[in-house]
Amino acid sequence: MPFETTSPDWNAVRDDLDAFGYADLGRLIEDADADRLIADYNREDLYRSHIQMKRHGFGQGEYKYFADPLPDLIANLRQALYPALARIANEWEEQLGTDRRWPDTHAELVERCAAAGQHRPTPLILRYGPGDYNCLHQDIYGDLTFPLQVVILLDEPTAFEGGEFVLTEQRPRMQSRAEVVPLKRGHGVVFPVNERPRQGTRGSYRVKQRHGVSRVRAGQRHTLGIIFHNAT
Ligand SMILES: O=C(O)CCC(=O)C(=O)O
Ligand SMILES: [Fe+2]
Repeated sequence: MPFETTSPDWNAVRDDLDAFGYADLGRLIEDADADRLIADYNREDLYRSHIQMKRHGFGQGEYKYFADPLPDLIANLRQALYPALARIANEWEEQLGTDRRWPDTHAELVERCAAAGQHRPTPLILRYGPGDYNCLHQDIYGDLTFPLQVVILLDEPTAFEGGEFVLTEQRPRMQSRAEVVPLKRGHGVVFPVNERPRQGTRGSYRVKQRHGVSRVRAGQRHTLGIIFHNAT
């Protein structure tokens, strides 16, 4: 897997997450694998559900949740990325003074999810065409919410216009701030599912984050979303 040979600089990841609310993880999948994921979008056997975003008021466009057993590529990425992200998540818990700690391996997180009634896999593939967009949201699927998630762009950025990945952060009693995050084909970006700590003058406080996608003006855009907790 290319990820193992180009392992991210996790200190830089942690610093970028703290400063900007996201971090580039570098290339996580090869172009041929991205092509395969897109080509397999119409294979019904790979997915457990198919969501039309408009029907739910989530935006416009569609996505599919992968079924168990997850394709190896996705299961491997979830397992390979998790331990370093869990270390960051645990540093955040310490910074916020909670007594929650995340387990060292993804297998243990999956066990904890199951104990909390969260059995269904959450990795998903999203497809957007002209006019489609994804409203600002948080991917919470139960009480157990692992605080970081990853998105991977599957197309070349030149395959579409618009369709910017947008993050907003809301600090207590302040107006929201937006970041437009550049995505590269096959690269992963990590960001908080719902909040992250920020160091203030009197200790740390929680910043609320949301993410979404601006309207695609032309072309087609596909992404792979990797969420680490399972869903109820
Ligand atoms: O399509 C995108 O860039 C965002 C996908 C998303 O919302 C997610 O992966 O959770
Ligand atoms: Fe999302």
